[in-house]
Amino acid sequence: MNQGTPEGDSDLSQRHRRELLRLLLWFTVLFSVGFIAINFSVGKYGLMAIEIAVAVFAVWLLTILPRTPNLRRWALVYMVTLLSGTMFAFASPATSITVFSWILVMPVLTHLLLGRWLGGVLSLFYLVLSASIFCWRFGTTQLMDTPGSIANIVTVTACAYLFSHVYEASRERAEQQLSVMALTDSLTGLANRTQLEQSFSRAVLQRQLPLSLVMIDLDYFKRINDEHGHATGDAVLRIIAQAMREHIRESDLACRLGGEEFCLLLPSTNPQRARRLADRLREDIETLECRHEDAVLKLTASIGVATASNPTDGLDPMLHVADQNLYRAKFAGRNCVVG
Ligand SMILES: Nc1nc2c(ncn2[C@@H]2O[C@H](COP(=O)(O)OP(=O)(O)OP(=O)(O)O)[C@@H](O)[C@H]2O)c(=O)[nH]1
Repeated sequence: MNQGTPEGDSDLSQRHRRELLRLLLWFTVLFSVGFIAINFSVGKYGLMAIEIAVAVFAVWLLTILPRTPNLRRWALVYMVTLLSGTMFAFASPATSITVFSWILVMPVLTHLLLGRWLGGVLSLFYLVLSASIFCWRFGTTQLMDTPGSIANIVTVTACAYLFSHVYEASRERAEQQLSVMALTDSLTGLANRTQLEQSFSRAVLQRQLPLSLVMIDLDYFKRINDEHGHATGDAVLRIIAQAMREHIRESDLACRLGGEEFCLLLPSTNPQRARRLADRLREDIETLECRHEDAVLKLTASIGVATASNPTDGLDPMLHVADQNLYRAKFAGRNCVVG
């Protein structure tokens, strides 16, 4: 099951970028108000109208920011507006050479807001544009005759770009590793309960109904631990996890709830189909050949199935029904499916 947001970023990244965009929008509003006052006092009404439009846009974006699912799209619109405005300021004969120091902030903001690829490409484009404007405005001045100054500007800008890119790349990697660790069972590599809850909520939200849940519990697993050791028990759990993976579709989720208890989340699956799958999995487990030293371990599993056509009360009631059916299967002699 896909774990990211519709835009590809993780939930964590989205939260991080939303916060930064919020801060930038507040800065934009404050700066715009200041410039509106300045332009009004010097009678530059055209510029004042542009500043008013920018301020209104920033305030509107602030109101939709907490709930928009299109964060990246709006962050891109904001950055293009901001950077284009900056280019306009660079090109204006009224601005001094010091305004070009804003170049250093461009790669930092674009990478943090848009990620390493989109942010990298966008800042590269505007850096080249800034360099062209700089050459056009100051190409014939004395400054261009001092190679040391130009080398300083180019080196510092390249460092700002490179460090932002490397920082964002490693932040994205670290975040990905953390979210994998937080959502995965380390022994089997299956999803853990937190991921099950997330996938369940997503399936309900996307109306992938009816939704089925298959709960699997190995029979007499304690004996395997007692007779062959904990390491063999662990190996058996990994084999069961692999068997589960082989029975599910891309849209399903295989999960370890804890101990020797597993679960399959099957979106858009009716009770008959869920039961057929559970039966096939049970037969598969029965025929598995787990070898330990000279012995061949025989495994069986008891399975409980639950299906809901509109599970508005959340995951717990469904888990409860599947659990009750699982215990009926245990009570009925094990190695069977109930539900
Ligand atoms: N190897 C290993 N054993 C575990 C792990 N987690 C739980 N167990 C063991 O799983 C066993 C579960 O035992 P029981 O709950 O009695 O279940 P059972 O023996 O399968 O009996 P029934 O479910 O009634 O058929 C216990 O011995 C736990 O110590 C684990 O991560 N690795």
